[in-house]
Amino acid sequence: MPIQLQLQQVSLSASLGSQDLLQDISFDVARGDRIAIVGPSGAGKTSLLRLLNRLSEPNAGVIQFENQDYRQIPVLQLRQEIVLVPQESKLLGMTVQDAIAYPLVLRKLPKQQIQQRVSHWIETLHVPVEWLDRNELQLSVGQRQLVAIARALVTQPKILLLDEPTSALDAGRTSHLVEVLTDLATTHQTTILMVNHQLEIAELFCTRVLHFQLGRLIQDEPASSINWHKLRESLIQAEAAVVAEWG
Ligand SMILES: Nc1ncnc2c1ncn2[C@@H]1O[C@H](COP(=O)(O)OP(=O)(O)OP(=O)(O)O)[C@@H](O)[C@H]1O
Repeated sequence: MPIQLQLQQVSLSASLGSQDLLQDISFDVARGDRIAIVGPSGAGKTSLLRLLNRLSEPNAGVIQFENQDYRQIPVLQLRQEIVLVPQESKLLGMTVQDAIAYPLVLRKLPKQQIQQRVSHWIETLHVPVEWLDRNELQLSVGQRQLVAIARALVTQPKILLLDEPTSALDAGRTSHLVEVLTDLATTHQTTILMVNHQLEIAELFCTRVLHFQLGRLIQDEPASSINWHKLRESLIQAEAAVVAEWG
């Protein structure tokens, strides 16, 4: 598969300080890759997704999407192709149904096409019809997470960036979501980068692991060659060090 996204020696500094959130990061992503981004708290995982969605700008290095420098792609166009589902999503005062349709309304798609796509993803993700008229105050955190994922998927992005999408989902919904995402990547070659603290989800889902610590990419390996036990131990140790440092 040709390279779809490429980072070359990318660094990101905090806006108000000299602290490097990401340091000298280089990796390639091919179309249809399913990438698990792992690492202890504060390792830079969310910072990476924000960078890829152009919510922040690198202070060094180059990012290319489909062989074009990120800086030359209009930001709104880029965000139509590369969609981020953050850890906490808002429905902006809309009902579930309207919130899922909203990105397509913004793109001025014909009403019938909007309805078709929304219905398709509501069914595929098993969003119950009784949620459709609720607003975000009437949804649990996990329910909001699922709605946010549906709202991203209706747009048919080329790259989907998911920040801990299963952190508040129950086991049944988590395994269904993993099936849906795997199918999307294999059938439609949608590229998926998923931050996840649950290594068993990463193990089920991904074709590749990017392991971050203290803003550095310390491991970039195909899932087939990962020693999951060793990775788990290393993450537990790194988390313990973070907890000790935070007191
Ligand atoms: N805008 C900012 N200004 C200063 N520091 C920041 C900013 N955003 C994040 N940080 C710091 O950068 C580091 C990386 O944060 P990030 O949210 O990317 O970590 P993470 O790996 O996603 O963590 P978690 O697993 O807890 O979500 C942390 O130490 C965080 O406190």
